[in-house]
Amino acid sequence: MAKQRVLVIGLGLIGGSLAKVIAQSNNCHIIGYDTDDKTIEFACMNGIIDEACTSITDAVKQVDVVILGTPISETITIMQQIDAVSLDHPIIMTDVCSVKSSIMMAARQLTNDKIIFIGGHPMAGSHKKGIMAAKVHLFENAIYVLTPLVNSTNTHVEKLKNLLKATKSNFIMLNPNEHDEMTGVISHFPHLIASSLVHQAKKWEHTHTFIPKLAAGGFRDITRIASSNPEMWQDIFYHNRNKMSKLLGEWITEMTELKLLLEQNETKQMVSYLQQAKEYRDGLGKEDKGAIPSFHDLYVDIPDQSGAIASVVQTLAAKSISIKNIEILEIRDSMTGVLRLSFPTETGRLDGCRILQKKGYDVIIDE
Ligand SMILES: NC(=O)C1=CN([C@@H]2O[C@H](COP(=O)(O)OP(=O)(O)OC[C@H]3O[C@@H](n4cnc5c(N)ncnc54)[C@H](O)[C@@H]3O)[C@@H](O)[C@H]2O)C=CC1
Ligand SMILES: O=C(O)C(=O)Cc1ccc(O)cc1
Repeated sequence: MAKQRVLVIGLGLIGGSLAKVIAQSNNCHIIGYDTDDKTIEFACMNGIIDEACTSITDAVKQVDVVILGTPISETITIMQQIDAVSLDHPIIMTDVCSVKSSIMMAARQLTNDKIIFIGGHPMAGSHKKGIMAAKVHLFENAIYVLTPLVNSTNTHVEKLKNLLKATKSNFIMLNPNEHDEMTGVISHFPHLIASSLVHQAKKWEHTHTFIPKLAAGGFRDITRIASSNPEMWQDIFYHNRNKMSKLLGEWITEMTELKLLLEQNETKQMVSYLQQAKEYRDGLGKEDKGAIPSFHDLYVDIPDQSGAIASVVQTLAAKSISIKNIEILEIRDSMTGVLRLSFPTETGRLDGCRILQKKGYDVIIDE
């Protein structure tokens, strides 16, 4: 059977990761296009693509599938560019953008009947950008949303899913509006708030120069996403601005109510507010990995001495227990620090806990 030919346009974090997965798992010929020369050079040198092209309009005629791994605004322009190409066979075209309504609106305006457009959003990522951060395992167990256009049949959707099967993500179909509302709530809006919390701390640093040194634990956790790519998030906010504006309005109302609870010393109501949030948060991600990864965490006390972290990792590796993530929390000179270990499964976490405790480590396991 002839190799399936795939064109990936935009080989950054997401496009590069998809190209890597497809290259490793399918019998495909991958053509790559990116406006950044260094990205193309890296993709060729590392076998992420089989061939680079310099013209999208020529390359699109030679492929079966096109994956658009570009920012939202660029993606819409490229879709229009491909729409004008005269094709002699049908192609499946998909994107990876974080907002779906504006992409699907552009898709509905395509006039080329050879283009079968299936919107896509792999809901996993990182604060990094660019091909150097691309990873084969990025989408494992993540939700991968598909928003097919009416002209795509089940066969087309299955063909795309099959190409992306090795991502090991969980495919779900959503309509663009519900997608944007949900991602607005759990991804886009939290990003705005995280950035605003960082701004607040920065302003207070004028009064208390010691603030950055105190910014540990909770502040770092809640503002982690503020370290992501600003241009990408501006693009996301812009394309989801109606939903974001509505969420911001609701947030302001809720903050005004909270302010009253505080000022009027409504202690019982405040406990109840916090308790309800805790219960909902504790129940999240118990079963699946959604946008909030359901990693299974352990906290291990470690002394601040060379080799301490390596010895924790080696202890687990010797028993073939894999770790998904590792983070050092609050390690200061000559003090015990805490290592947060994230395991991919609950069994891994419990086994890891038992083995480390047996070795004499002080381990805290959250219920
Ligand atoms: N970063 C993340 O965590 C996630 C991002 N997304 C979506 O993925 C898309 C890409 O984001 P990332 O991969 O993070 O960005 P990135 O910045 O890592 O990659 C974008 C790539 O597109 C290239 N590019 C830009 N304009 C182009 C054009 N006109 N033609 C060809 N190439 C062009 C850039 O040179 C870069 O290599 C965005 O639409 C974003 O909403 C989706 C899920 C997660
Ligand atoms: O939202 C987040 O929390 C992330 O850390 C990664 C991410 C960013 C953008 C997306 O469209 C999907 C996932």
